[in-house]
Amino acid sequence: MTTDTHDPDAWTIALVGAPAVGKTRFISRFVLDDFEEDLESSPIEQGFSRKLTVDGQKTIVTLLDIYQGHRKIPQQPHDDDTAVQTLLRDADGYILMYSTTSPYAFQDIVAHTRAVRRAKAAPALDPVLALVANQNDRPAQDQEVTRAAGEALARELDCAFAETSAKTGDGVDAVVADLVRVLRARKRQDARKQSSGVWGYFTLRR
Ligand SMILES: Nc1nc2c(ncn2[C@@H]2O[C@H](COP(=O)(O)OP(=O)(O)OP(=O)(O)O)[C@@H](O)[C@H]2O)c(=O)[nH]1
Repeated sequence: MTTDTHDPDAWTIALVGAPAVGKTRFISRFVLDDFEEDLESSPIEQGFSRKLTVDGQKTIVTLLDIYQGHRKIPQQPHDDDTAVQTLLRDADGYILMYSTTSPYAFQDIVAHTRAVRRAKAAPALDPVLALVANQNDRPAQDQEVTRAAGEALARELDCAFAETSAKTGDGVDAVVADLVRVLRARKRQDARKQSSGVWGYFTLRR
């Protein structure tokens, strides 16, 4: 999809989560280093890209708000929206976002994870996920989902966990960089598997 085949280190990361958790503001913070910028009217389905240096190596990251326009989360295979399925399937990594102020959005993460896993099911690929607790700048009395609850869910989902604030920028670049590291490691691993497969073939033929 948006991964440029001429650039070996370009990644598309999809943001999924309940409405109003801060997906648009997160993208705005990451791409423009701005919180107020309204991205609503932009062609967000193609995503927004930014160059980033991770561990001394340049990369291009495209962030994509899959549920822009309030598309429904696919709950069952038969009611899957094809456009959502395609966007989900083609992304390289995923940010599962909730707001620390919303127990509802926190509960919603499981359905979002299921939708991502189903989209990646054929061919069977284990999606690279990060659970993100956004709006961690909000006052303590507004924080209704604890860090411990977030960490426990991340363990259950077997994925990374991060706290962010799209408002202050806290943790935003860091979580994207961490996903890039995992995606690069996965790519190296796949390349090694492929080359050992080819080597095995030639060894057997001798
Ligand atoms: N304090 C604070 N407010 C935030 C943060 N992120 C988003 N918000 C606010 O939360 C509201 C929703 O943010 P959006 O970025 O539009 O949320 P969204 O997930 O894209 O919402 P949908 O487009 O409905 O899916 C806005 O009023 C933002 O100003 C944050 O990190 N801190």
